[in-house]
Amino acid sequence: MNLPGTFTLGPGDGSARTGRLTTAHGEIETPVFMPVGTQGTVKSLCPDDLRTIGARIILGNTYHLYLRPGDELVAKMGGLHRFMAWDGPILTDSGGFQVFSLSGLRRITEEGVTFSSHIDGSKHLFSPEKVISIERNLGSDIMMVLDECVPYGADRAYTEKSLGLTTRWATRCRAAHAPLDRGQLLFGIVQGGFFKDLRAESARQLIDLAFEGYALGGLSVGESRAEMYDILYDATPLLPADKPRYLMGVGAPRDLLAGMAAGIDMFDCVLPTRNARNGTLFTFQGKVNIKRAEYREDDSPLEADCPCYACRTFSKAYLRHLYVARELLSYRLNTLHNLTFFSRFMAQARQAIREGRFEAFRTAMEAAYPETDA
Ligand SMILES: CC1(C)O[C@@H]2[C@@H](CO[C@@]3(CNc4nc5cc6c(=O)[nH]c(N)nc6cc5[nH]4)OC(C)(C)O[C@@H]23)O1
Ligand SMILES: [Zn+2]
Repeated sequence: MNLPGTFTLGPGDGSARTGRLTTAHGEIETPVFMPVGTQGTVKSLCPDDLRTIGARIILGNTYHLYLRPGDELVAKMGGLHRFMAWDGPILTDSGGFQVFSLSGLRRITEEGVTFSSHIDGSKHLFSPEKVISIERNLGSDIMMVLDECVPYGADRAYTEKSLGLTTRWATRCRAAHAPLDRGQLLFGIVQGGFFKDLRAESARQLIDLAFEGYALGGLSVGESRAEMYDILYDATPLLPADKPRYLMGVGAPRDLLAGMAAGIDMFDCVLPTRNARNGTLFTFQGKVNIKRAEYREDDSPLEADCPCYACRTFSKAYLRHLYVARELLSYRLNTLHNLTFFSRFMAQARQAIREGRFEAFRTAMEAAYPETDA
């Protein structure tokens, strides 16, 4: 068994690559999509479901788990793996982004970010040291540094100033967590907004800190697809080729394809789980809006060759009925299907890369997911 942090590259196709990342809770084949389990659960699914649908690594959120139930409590319960009975790899985002996107009244200083809880308005400080302490308490296999996700539209001066702070915070995170301590990996997060030279500067500064992996932050924050891709293609090659590359918060099938083509190894997005709630289902033939009247008497499965419980057991008519009736089972079945699709999509992408036919796979999938449809 390799040491946690070992990242071995497999066959590639152009800039797209396959790989294998070793964590303290098992190996992950890349490229990989990580289902989001913000509060220690991938909404409506049990750990057995996650294994059945082929999920390998899931995401938790430092911000949410710190506020509720508390990282000290989770530690007392044996850590997040034992608490949620998930024995596979877990990545925790640092909370930087969630503070910016969720909490009110926040202030950024050299020390860290102070914010008021979106739950009860109580005041908190996230310093780099505090965030690392929380992630160590949670026991996540991959910890993200505390960073400032620069708001979309920030000017150059603000972006440049912010990236310096993000690097100083990353330095403090690295100092607070020695490489591979307790088998927990630490990833840096490249910022720099939509300025290519600032992205390069951020990447250069973080590479000097020798993280076990590198993420592109500050994307999927409201920019156009063209703006995201422009940075994606320019900044990804700047990240060390021998370390995992993680595109945060992405994304729709079309964006996963673009990310893989650029050389990204890891993705996360709320899309499959969030869309399960609004009846948008993903299939290899494109999106299906299950609430449409056309499915009212459709006795066929959502996707004939999908191995998920929803497709093996129920008709579109029933899935539509559950959605329209706002039944709880609707969310669970839709989530099982959507995450099974994302898992199969990534498995087919990995195979296409291994066999040197990724561009053909991308073209076929983009036909099912046209620009407007993501
Ligand atoms: C795509 C989709 C469906 O995902 C939804 C919604 C809006 O975008 C998302 C996803 N985008 C996203 N960008 C990120 C950037 C950072 C970052 O710079 N630093 C750190 N530490 N974590 C990050 C996490 C990120 N998530 O962000 C929230 C607000 C979490 O909801 C998600 O549209
Ligand atoms: Zn299915």
